[in-house]
Amino acid sequence: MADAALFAHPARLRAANWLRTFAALGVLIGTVAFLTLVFGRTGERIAVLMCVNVSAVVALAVFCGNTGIVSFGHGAFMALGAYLSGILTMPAGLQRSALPELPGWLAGHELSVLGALPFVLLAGAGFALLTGSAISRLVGASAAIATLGLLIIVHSIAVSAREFTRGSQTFYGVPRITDLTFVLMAAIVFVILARVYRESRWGLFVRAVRDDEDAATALGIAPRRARLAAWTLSGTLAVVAGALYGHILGAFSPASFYLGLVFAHVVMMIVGGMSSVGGAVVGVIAVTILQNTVRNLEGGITLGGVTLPEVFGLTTVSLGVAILLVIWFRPQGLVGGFELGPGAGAGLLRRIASRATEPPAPRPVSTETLKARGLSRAFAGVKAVTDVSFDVPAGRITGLIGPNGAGKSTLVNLITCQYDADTGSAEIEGVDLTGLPRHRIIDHRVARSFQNLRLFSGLTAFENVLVAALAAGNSRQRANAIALRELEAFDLGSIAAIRADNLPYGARKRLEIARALAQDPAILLLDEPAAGMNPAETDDLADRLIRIREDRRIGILLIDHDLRFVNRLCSHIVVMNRGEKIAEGTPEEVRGNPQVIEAYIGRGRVARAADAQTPQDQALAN
Ligand SMILES: Nc1ncnc2c1ncn2[C@@H]1O[C@H](COP(=O)(O)OP(=O)(O)OP(=O)(O)O)[C@@H](O)[C@H]1O
Repeated sequence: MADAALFAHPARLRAANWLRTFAALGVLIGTVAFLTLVFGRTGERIAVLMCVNVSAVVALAVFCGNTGIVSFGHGAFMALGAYLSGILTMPAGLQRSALPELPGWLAGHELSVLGALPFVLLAGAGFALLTGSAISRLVGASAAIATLGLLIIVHSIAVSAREFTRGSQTFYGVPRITDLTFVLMAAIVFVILARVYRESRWGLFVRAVRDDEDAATALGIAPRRARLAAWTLSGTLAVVAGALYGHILGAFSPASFYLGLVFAHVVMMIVGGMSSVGGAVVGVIAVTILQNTVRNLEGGITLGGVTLPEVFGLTTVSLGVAILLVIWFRPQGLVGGFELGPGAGAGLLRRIASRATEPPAPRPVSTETLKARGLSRAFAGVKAVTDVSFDVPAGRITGLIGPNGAGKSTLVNLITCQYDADTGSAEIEGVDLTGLPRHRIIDHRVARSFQNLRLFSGLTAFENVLVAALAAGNSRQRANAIALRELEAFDLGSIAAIRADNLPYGARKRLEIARALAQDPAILLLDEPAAGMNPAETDDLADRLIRIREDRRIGILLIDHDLRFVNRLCSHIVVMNRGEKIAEGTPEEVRGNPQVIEAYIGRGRVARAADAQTPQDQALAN
């Protein structure tokens, strides 16, 4: 295997990510040991609470970090877990006095904490699915506000459902967990689950949706489903964390899970860096240390003869200050921006990569032809595309050219259902693509790139391609191999571990094509793939596209303004102007077409440029 592929090898990247997670867990275990050894019983109590907070914040970050949506609603899940586990585990005698009106089917179970866990999990998953079906429809600020709404609703229900919760009074009699090892193990399990999910198919899908919903949908990912999966897992974990928290406290009220707790958890997540699992762990540790230090100052302290007064609320203020400082100076959090270099962990993975199998051959393409027929679309009276028909057969690169605003990108958007067509169809093997849900286009082996780069900026180059291969329905193993194949084909192996937004421009353009090809399309729609490239990069891209057409026999629709590039690649060119198809044929036929010449250089200048060879030459002649 080529050396570049060693760097890209998925096992190596995953191992490096796991190393980071283990490092964070090492810091957690080290802090727990330090607290207990140095501060005795007090330190142990802080360590127990810290471990429960790690579980809760990791649960929160499973949703927030992967979707990019901040949730204020996880206190609702924690309350559900605490009250349910409390009811199921409470001694029967105590329960009769604390909750005399509890319905019979819930009363007197006296389960152990672990015995109650399956019921807590089940209730949590059901509640998360129910609430997620609404929240997963939303993104950004509206989603965040909806989660706040959820918190408020559940808090109000907890206050009014006295027979279950004792209302706003203290809910007591919950068996207490004091075992540090138990909560530490729970925190470690949460971290590992969150890491496994993050690297899983669904974790990658939802992170792709977070970075660019349109591009993810074009690859075949259903955004709502991806967000719902993240919410359900995150909510279920939060319910368990809430149960743990309840058993640590032993007595609590609805206020214990309200804004104060939610704010503290959001601060911990943001301070550490919400986009990484390790960030959640580090954030909890940093904020716990801060909280406990400030709490000691809150009651007033004498330092070197100077007596500081008692300042009520200093701990909360310190959280506010911490979040402001992080947002100003390190928006990605304390460890959120940690970037894998191309050389990380090479020794171990060099051995793994040497056992890698040969990359799989692309799925064969037979006679698939994309047939656009009578496509039209107007935007508020502007006719962007009017009655356009043409074919993109397999094994041919078909050019689509025209001046700015001619309707080329709109045409691609109509074929891929980014826009609904007013009239017309785009058929492949007898199936009309128009009207299909956007994420189903890839089922018919049609992939695309975008005019303006639409990479998943928070994912590495490797993950960008991997997610496309997974979304096309490949198994993990095959998707890994396909991703390696495409990175190699576009000379991107050595930068596979770099986040897409840190790549140079030319590499990003190539990566977008590699991502589309990882879906093994029969038809590939490329919208200005050479835009912004220098002549050497453009020639290199042309060579690669020619090789791909020859090796894979796929059909390519190529939009570009660089007519030299188009003429070199395309045996057939379609020309549009003002939304209409004005010419179609071989490059020679198109070149000599008066309507094309006029579209490119304007009626008055046709005569002046008549001697030039190509529309581009003619344009240059002006
Ligand atoms: N979403 C939209 N809303 C309103 N008008 C739009 C929209 N998309 C495209 N248009 C309009 O449709 C026309 C065709 O635009 P389109 O982007 O398809 O042209 P193009 O040939 O791809 O141009 P360029 O080469 O500059 O990318 C333009 O007048 C444009 O303003």
